[in-house]
Amino acid sequence: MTSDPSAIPLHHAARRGLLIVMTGASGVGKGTLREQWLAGQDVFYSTSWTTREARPGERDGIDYIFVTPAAFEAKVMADGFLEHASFVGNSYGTPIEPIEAALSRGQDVVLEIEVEGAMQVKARMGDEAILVFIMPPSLTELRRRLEGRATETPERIEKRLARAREEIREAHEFRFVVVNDDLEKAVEGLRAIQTAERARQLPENEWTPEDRAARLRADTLRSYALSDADLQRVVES
Ligand SMILES: Nc1ncnc2c1ncn2[C@@H]1O[C@H](COP(=O)(O)OP(=O)(O)OP(=O)(O)O)[C@@H](O)[C@H]1O
Ligand SMILES: Nc1nc2c(ncn2[C@@H]2O[C@H](COP(=O)(O)O)[C@@H](O)[C@H]2O)c(=O)[nH]1
Repeated sequence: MTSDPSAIPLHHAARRGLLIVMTGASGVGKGTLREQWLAGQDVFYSTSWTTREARPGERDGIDYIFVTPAAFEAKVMADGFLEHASFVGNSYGTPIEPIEAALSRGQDVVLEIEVEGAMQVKARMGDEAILVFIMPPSLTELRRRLEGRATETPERIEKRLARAREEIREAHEFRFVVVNDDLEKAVEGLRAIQTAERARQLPENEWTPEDRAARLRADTLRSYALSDADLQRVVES
């Protein structure tokens, strides 16, 4: 991954980059999927601002830009975020400037954010935002992942799970839903979505056989197939 425009192949220069927004409950595996999916790709991954404390091993400027509540608020007042939200006691936001610059130079952009922020991107960017909801196989498995990651206190895990129940009920608001059960299969789904959405920028007679296969695969991941009852089953399982 790089934000160096000189590294962009020439054939990308004419098109606008894709804006792909990964959202879903905390602990569902967004970061894990993103690392595998984007490895070796020339994609701009947006580093968020947050007011939360850095976890051991997290690097300022790489994992997050860690700021004080006052600095965060000043950025909000200056209209410096594409979206921002409060999540279980802390603020998180996507700085707008680097996103617009990357899209304009034809580089795909990936955001990894919680659901309220993703809804703001949907409202602000309309169809340009390709929204992908990452779904856990069950709430029990989500709890297991949060506990296994061991980054939160038991109390914070409960708060994140409570928020997850609400977030999962909103999954049909997003264009695609990828279930993160088998990691490889979920990564393959994300690759298909990216290829299919790139193909959408071209006339159909220019699609390659890979583009056509990706379009068919991506169609199987559209969220409209999900009913409220399907979502309720995940929340209750
Ligand atoms: N498909 C999977 N099967 C089993 N475990 C997984 C899978 N995907 C991710 N995990 C594990 O789940 C835990 C949470 O993953 P990760 O940190 O990527 O979630 P996240 O959605 O990015 O969380 P947050 O939103 O809080 O940053 C990690 O320990 C990770 O190794
Ligand atoms: N709305 C936004 N949500 C964000 C952003 N950056 C990260 N996040 C999400 O917050 C929760 C909690 O993150 P954690 O690192 O404390 O576990 C998680 O769902 C992230 O995806 C952002 O810029 N905006």
